[in-house]
Parts: sequence; C-alpha cells; structure tokens
Amino acid sequence: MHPRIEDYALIGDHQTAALVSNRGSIDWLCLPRFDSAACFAALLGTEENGHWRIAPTGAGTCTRRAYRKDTLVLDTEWETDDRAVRVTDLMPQRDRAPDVVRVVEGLAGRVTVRSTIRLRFDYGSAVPWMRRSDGHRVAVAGPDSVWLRSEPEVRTWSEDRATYAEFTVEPGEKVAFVLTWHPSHEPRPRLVDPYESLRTSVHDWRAWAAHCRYDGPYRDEVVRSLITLKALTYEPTGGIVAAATTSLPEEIGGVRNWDYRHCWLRDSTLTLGALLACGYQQEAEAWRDWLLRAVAGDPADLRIMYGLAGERRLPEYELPWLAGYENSRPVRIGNDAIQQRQLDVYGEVMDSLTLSRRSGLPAKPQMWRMQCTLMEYLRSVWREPDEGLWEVRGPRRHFTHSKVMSWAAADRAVRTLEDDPELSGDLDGWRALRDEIHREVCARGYDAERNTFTQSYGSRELDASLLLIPRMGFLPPDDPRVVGTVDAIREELCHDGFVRRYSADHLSSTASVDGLPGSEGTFLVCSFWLADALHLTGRTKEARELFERLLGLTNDVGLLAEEYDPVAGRQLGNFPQAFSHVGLVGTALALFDGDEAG
Ligand SMILES: OC[C@H]1O[C@H](O[C@H]2O[C@H](CO)[C@@H](O)[C@H](O)[C@H]2O)[C@H](O)[C@@H](O)[C@@H]1O
Repeated sequence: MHPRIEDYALIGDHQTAALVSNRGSIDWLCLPRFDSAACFAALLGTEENGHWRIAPTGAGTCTRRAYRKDTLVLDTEWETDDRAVRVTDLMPQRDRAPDVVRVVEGLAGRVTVRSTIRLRFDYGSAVPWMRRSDGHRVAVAGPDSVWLRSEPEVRTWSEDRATYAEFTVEPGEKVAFVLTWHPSHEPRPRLVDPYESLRTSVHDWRAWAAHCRYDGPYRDEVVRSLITLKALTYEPTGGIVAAATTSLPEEIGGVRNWDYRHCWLRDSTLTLGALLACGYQQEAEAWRDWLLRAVAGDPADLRIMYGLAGERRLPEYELPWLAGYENSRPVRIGNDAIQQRQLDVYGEVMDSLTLSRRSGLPAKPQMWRMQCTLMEYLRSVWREPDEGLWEVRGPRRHFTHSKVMSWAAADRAVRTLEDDPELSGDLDGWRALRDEIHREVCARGYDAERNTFTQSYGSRELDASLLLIPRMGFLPPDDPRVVGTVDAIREELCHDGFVRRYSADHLSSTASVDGLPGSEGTFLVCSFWLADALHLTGRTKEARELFERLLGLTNDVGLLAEEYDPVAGRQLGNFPQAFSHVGLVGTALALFDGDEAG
C-alpha cells in the first residue's frame, strides 16, 4: 500500500529536498535542484520508479520518528522487545555536489538491516548502468551520475535492477551511507565525511533556529514551520518554492495535480512576511533581491511565478509512464498558470516591499523605480478580469480579492510616499486610484442582501480569500460587512470547522467554479486565515480553538500539505507546502505575539 502523504518527512540541503517515508524509504528526490528530474519517483508511481529503503529486514513502518530538535535531521527508529535500530537521514549543506547521508546505528540487540536502492533517472524512466569504482557503486544515465558508498564498506550486490546491501549492527555500531549526485561527464565527486556532516548539520540548523525571535506558546511548531520554509528556499538565488513536490493530488484519484516546485510571487511574499516577522532578515533580503531580478523589465511582462533562478518559461507537460500518487493522474511537470493574469500579485509585491522597508531592510535604488512602474501598469489593467489567486482554469472574472489587492497596491504606494519624503511619485493619482477601487469593490463585490462580500462581481459564490479583507486594511475588522463576510464563510465554506477555498456545491460537476472536474479538500492556509479573522473580529477564544485543531493536523514531524480531507482524515496536495506553514506561523504570531483582541 502507498504511504499516506503525511507518512513522509522532509530532508533537504537548501537546493533540493527528499521525502522519506515512515518505512525508511526515500521515495522522492530531484537532483540537483528542486525542479530537476527525480531520481527517486516512487512517490508518484511504484518502487520501480526509484526509491531507497533502509530498514531492518522484515520490518514495516517505524515505531518512532522525529527530527532532532530545531534541525532538519531526521531519526527513524524500529524497536522490538529486545532489538532497536535507528536510521538518521540528512542532506548536508552543499559544497559542490548534493549528498544524501544515511547513518544506521544499532541501539539494542543485534539487528540485521537491509538497504535496497533502485535508481531511476528522469522521473523514474531511465534505468542507469551500474559499475564499481574506488569502493563506490556508480550509476550513470545520460547527464546524471550517482555515486554510492558506505563507511565502513559493506557488501553490495545487484539483482533485478536494484542494488542491495545487508549487514548487522549491535549497540553503538554504525554504518553510514553516502549518495552523491554528479554530472556524469565530470570526474568523481569529492568525498564527504558522513559523521562530520551530521555534526555540522545539527549545529548549523540549531544556530539558525536560535535566531527565531518568537518566544510564545507552540514555539516548537512555529520553529518547525520556519525550518520548513527555509528548506523550501533555493539558497543560490533566494527563490522560494511553493512545495517540494509535483502532482500530489488535491483529490485522491483525481486530476488536480500540479507542479509546485516553482516560485510564486504570492506564496513567496507571504513566506517573506513570516520569516521577517520572526527575525530572519537575511532570507528576506535574499528573496527581495531575487524578486528585483525576476521582475526586471517591462511590467506588462510580470509573471505570477518564476523558476528558481527567475526563469520565465515553465511549460506544462505530463509524464504518462508514472501512475500517479494512488493513481491520481496526470503527473504534471511545469505549470501553465505562469501564463495567467492574477492581479492580486501587484498588491502582494507592493505590500511585501513596504514591509521590508519598515523592517529596516536596506532599500535598493531600483526598488522604488520598479514599484512606480508596476503601479503605472496596474492603473491601466486593474479594471480587467483575471484568473484570481486560485488560478482558475475557467473564464476570467472580476475577482473581488484581486480588486482588494489592487487597492492594497495603491494603498502601499501612497503610504510609502507619505512615510518617505525623499521618494517621489504620483501621490494624488494613487490616492484617487485607491479611492476609486475601494468604491467599486464596495459597490460591486458586496452583496447587501446577504451582508457578505462575494467571490466575484455580481456572483453569489463566496471565497475564503475574502477573509483577508481586514488583514489588508481594506476595511476595519469591526465593519459589519467584514463581520458578515466572516460569518457567511463560516456558514457556507466550512467543513468540520476547516475552510474550503470556494463553494463545494459545484465541485462534483464539470462546470465547477474553477473550471476543473472533481473535488478537493479543505484548504489549510484558508483555515488559518479564518482563525486570524476570528481573532481580529474579537472572537479570540474560537480563533485559538481553531488554531489548536489545525496544529492537530500536522503529521508526526510537524509538516502540513496544502489541503486536508476531513472525511478521510488525511492530508492532500503537494507536501510540505509553504502556504500552509506560513499560515501556521502567521496565526501563532497574531494570537500570541501581537495585540490581544477579545
Ligand atoms: O486550483 C487550480 C490551480 O492550483 C494550483 O494553484 C494553487 O497553488 C499555488 C501555489 O501554492 C497557489 O499560489 C494558488 O493560489 C493555488 O490555487 C496550480 O498551481 C495551478 O496551476 C492550478 O490552476
């Protein structure tokens, strides 16, 4: 049986990441970058598509699993009455080549351990040639090579397109495996010392986590989320991926399977906010600089997402040879949403740059110039319909959230000018724009009969993004229209207390709100937004209860996917997802680190 999404834990080296199941199997690993082809793709197919399992012979799921405190170093243990063994997994900070280190350590009795590795390059499709060289097993296919060795060396053999090793450990005995990726045309990679890597990783992560300035309740959960956000950041450029995976389904067996290994302006600006609020200025600055490079050029060419280094083309295609996670097909690479118009992005970019200024990040001269150009462009397009923040694949609409965020862009432009007399810009024009958008949203995006804002102009649909209205400052939290909207969303979009993005009524028909067949779960970041809105509107007790229930959805190692299915009681969608962890950090800060409301 396929592990559930929440059966996985993440390890990474700030350039890519792997998913390790609670059976001790690495089922997902893209090398050398997050968005490279996977060499282990069992996550989206079968073991034949590549995996690496280390576990006691005959054992199934582990008996205990945890990250070492404040690190991304994972311990997985199997314990029986008289025997116990631990596998410690990590990806060391990169020198040149990416490495995976797996240290097996005997804890009690004499345990026989088996390593089974099936390397399959190009997303599980290419079976490499294997050879031996200098104590390594070397796998080569096309541009990729992987070098595998152990310390001390254990006997390995190949059979049925897999490489095996079997050995025993007694208490205190260790065997460390190192897998290193390398371009196949280059000479052998430099050796890393697995034990030294383990020590350094633990030290570096703890030093990083110690900078977290949040010291309130649930600090461990907040730090775990921050570590996850850091692990989703591509260090060479500062770009932040939305999640470590592609095509984990929003509906088991369905078609809502997308590639999240790219940098969305929306997801990353929110991530930046969470990191900044917790004191991580360096990461925020790196992302701000990534943004300035990525959006450079004609504002009409602004993309809603980019590749890790700011690439502007992410063509979407399918991998027919992969069966998909629990048969959820197609498996998609790339993302056509890059072609969409999503007006909210202007508001998010302006908001995050305002935040970065206020947090004291040194401003760059080209920053304000770029903001003025974006504003001029937004002034010419804000009246147009768009695909909205949920990236609907149906017809464009006048999404209320997109207009609210256009208002936010104008508002942040005005406020930046008011704050800094040294900057120049069209203050009167932007004030007028801000007022005009506000008037229009209140007139066309609000249903007076039901006392709620609506998903798009003239529609009766609701949308969870409207929970952000008070947070963006569009209306005060005690405005009856805000309270009415929060209540209507609770009434219509909640399932078991968790929030759907939009109405579920049409989700089973092909004429769904988002133009896609099938259904989906409750959306975790929206559920955190509900907790924020409840807190802002004075219902802090309910906000805390919801927050605690949401914490209860994290898996055994504190990770969240994009969605949750309250009926099946399992996580859905790409994993771990930055959006969900940003939500967790934001709500913790709002509830326990800010002004107490109610
Ligand atoms: O629901 C259809 C869309 O789903 C994906 O978008 C979602 O993920 C993005 C990244 O986290 C997020 O920014 C967006 O708000 C979400 O709706 C997918 O990437 C799209 O291609 C797809 O149309």
